[in-house]
Amino acid sequence: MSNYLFELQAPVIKMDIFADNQLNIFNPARQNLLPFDGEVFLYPNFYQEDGAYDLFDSLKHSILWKQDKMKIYGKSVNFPRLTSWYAEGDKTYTYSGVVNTPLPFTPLLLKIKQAAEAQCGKQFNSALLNYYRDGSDSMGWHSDDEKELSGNPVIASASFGATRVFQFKHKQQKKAKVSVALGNGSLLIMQGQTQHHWLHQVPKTAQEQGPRINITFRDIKY
Ligand SMILES: O=C(O)CCC(=O)C(=O)O
Ligand SMILES: [Fe+2]
Repeated sequence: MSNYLFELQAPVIKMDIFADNQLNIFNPARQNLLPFDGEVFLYPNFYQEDGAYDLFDSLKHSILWKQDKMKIYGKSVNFPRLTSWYAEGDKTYTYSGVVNTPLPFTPLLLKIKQAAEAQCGKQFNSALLNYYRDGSDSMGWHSDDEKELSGNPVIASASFGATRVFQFKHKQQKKAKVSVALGNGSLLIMQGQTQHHWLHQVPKTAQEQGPRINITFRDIKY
């Protein structure tokens, strides 16, 4: 069962607050990564490394990945990643202009969901999965502020496989930026006012980059 052991230890996180002022901060797990207007917590070793790579493989093969398309200036363009949507019940959820009909949770997703719930002290009823095949796959600036989410949603984000950079920028205070590496087996929790005041993204990278799977657990209002 080593796949499902949590490892809560003090991690080292490189954090850039404000464009021209680089800070390296030694960050215990329960330190807020945002300087104001929201709360973000990172558990870099939520899953042990070997177990997390096993989970990457299992998810890669068991999830029904699909290639969504978006309309840009009337043209149909592939999303720069594969996605999948799982939830309790059959309610649809609109994300990036795509109406998603959920699949029922698999036993594996339920296990990961329960682990995230235990960490957050919060129940989730849905999960959006993203598969970044290489460094040219990405997710642009957005907030998870869809109408189906509550005013101050708690969102738990589990990452498996290659490490990717995850960036925040404040909506009003343009210099306020935070950058964090989301490694294999990490759990990031966004809560409080985060989605109101901050955008986040997973930028493309020109560096050689292995595949990565991310799951964001959410609580959708029906
Ligand atoms: O891949 C990630 O770490 C981010 C995913 C994300 O922001 C989302 O699914 O809304
Ligand atoms: Fe997001």
